[in-house]
Amino acid sequence: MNDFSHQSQDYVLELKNLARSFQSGEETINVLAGLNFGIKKGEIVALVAPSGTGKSTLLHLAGLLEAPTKGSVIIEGFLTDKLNDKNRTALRRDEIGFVYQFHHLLGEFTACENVMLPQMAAGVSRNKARARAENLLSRFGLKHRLNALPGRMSGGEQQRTAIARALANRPALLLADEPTGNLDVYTASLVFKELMRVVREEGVAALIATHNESLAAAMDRTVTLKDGKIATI
Ligand SMILES: Nc1ncnc2c1ncn2[C@@H]1O[C@H](COP(=O)(O)OP(=O)(O)OP(=O)(O)O)[C@@H](O)[C@H]1O
Repeated sequence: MNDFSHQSQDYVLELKNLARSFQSGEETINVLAGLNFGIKKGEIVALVAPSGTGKSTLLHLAGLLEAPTKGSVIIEGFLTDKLNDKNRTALRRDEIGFVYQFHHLLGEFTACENVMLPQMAAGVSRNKARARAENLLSRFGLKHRLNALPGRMSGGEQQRTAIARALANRPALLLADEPTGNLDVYTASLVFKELMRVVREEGVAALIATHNESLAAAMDRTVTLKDGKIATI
């Protein structure tokens, strides 16, 4: 992957002239229109913008889940549009953790196994993966729930497990789309505090979309989307 390395090594994520449009019948909707943005190592950024302005689209592009119409996504110095599928998949698996509003845990696996699986997919031994999973889940207050199946866990426990899973491979970048949006206000605030604590302990950079301004205020800075571009609040 070295062939595609890029010079700005301070940045975990760089988005350059990023555009994404969708076709709706005759009409072209330009959701992102030449957006430029960067996140430095360990920085935690809140993305707060009205519904439909492109937050999820931006997170999907940054997470290499979709390709932009134009522009570049640079992760840890790697210009991802030049990567082949195999290297792009490896970069996504090793460097990016994704948390969704709904946990998407695998129901037939325990909490511990759900956190082990991405590590084993990355070639980590079962013993090391288990030790990392137990460590992370304990830091989310789930030491007593290691062997619980997702269907037997509370919403807050499920979401803590999903966050632990996203951090399992020690990504450089965590992307989260309304990570506590499906929880009641009290649980959301507890889970969010734990997320912030562990993310800071791990030194992970994060871009977290939220509608909750008090959660946003706990992050390092807040940005919004305006006319398909990043604006500062
Ligand atoms: N696959 C798609 N095909 C067509 N239009 C799409 C597609 N994905 C997103 N859009 C449109 O792009 C715009 C931005 O959607 P997006 O989901 O990124 O917004 P959002 O800011 O995350 O909204 P919310 O806060 O409601 O989740 C919307 O108008 C949406 O309808």
